[in-house]
Amino acid sequence: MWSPLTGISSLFFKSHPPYGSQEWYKVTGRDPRWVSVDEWTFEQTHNRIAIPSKEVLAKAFKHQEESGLPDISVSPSQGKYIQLQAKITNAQHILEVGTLGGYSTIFLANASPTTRVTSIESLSLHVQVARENLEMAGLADRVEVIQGDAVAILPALLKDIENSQREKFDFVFIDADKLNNWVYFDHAANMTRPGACIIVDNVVRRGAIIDPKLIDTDETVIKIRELIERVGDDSRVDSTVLQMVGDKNYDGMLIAVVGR
Ligand SMILES: C[S@@+](CC[C@H](N)C(=O)[O-])C[C@H]1O[C@@H](n2cnc3c(N)ncnc32)[C@H](O)[C@@H]1O
Repeated sequence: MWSPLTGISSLFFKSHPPYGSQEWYKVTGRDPRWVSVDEWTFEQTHNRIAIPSKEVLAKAFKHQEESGLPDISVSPSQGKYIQLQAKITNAQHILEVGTLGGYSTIFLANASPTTRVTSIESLSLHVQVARENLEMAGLADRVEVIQGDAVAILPALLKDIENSQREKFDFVFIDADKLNNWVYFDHAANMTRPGACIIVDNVVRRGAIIDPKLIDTDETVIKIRELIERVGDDSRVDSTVLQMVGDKNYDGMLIAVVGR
């Protein structure tokens, strides 16, 4: 079953019970209230004049799904949240690390009619789907999807900025592999103007980051804790972590502002 409003689908959960069934909630660990609140509030707040349209979002999600991409993009409400943060910072130049099929990119590129996004993605199928989705959304001329490993690409982008061949970024969304989060954040802080915003997704992981059984043994948890500790010690930024529940279960984002 696929919801045309949010693009949420049960197809990803091929071995799981139908989306929204009692069994589905049990298997995925979601609370039905979180999902229903997400769906209802997004329907109310993302109104007829809001961009991207619900039709564009649904098409983008469906294309990702039919192309076999995993269901790991931001939820509609989270996409809108990062878009609003980009609007608050009047972001004209946005960097995204981890494109997948371009679902979050579509939100970010619509922060304003002149916003440009540079998005890095390592997998060629994901890059292809993202480019098709961005074309469908009318954003192909304002989004550059760079294929490759962000660990290698970010230093090259930094060099471009230092050589005045590229503008500093106003907003960065980090949503790729979790083991290199600090590398991405460190570069982001050097590639942004004062007042810029840096957001890192998935830093709470259902509370795993404070689970005594995981904090010394789970590589992802260790790296996320390291990220939060290092960002906390970093004199370039001020920051907080915001816990979130919703269609994407219980997780959270780290939000930092450059220049204390
Ligand atoms: C969670 S998904 C991104 C979701 C997307 N931001 C959205 O919300 O629609 C993470 C993506 O990062 C990509 N990725 C993982 N490691 C990467 C790396 N080292 N460099 C570039 N991309 C990477 C994965 O292939 C995947 O497509």
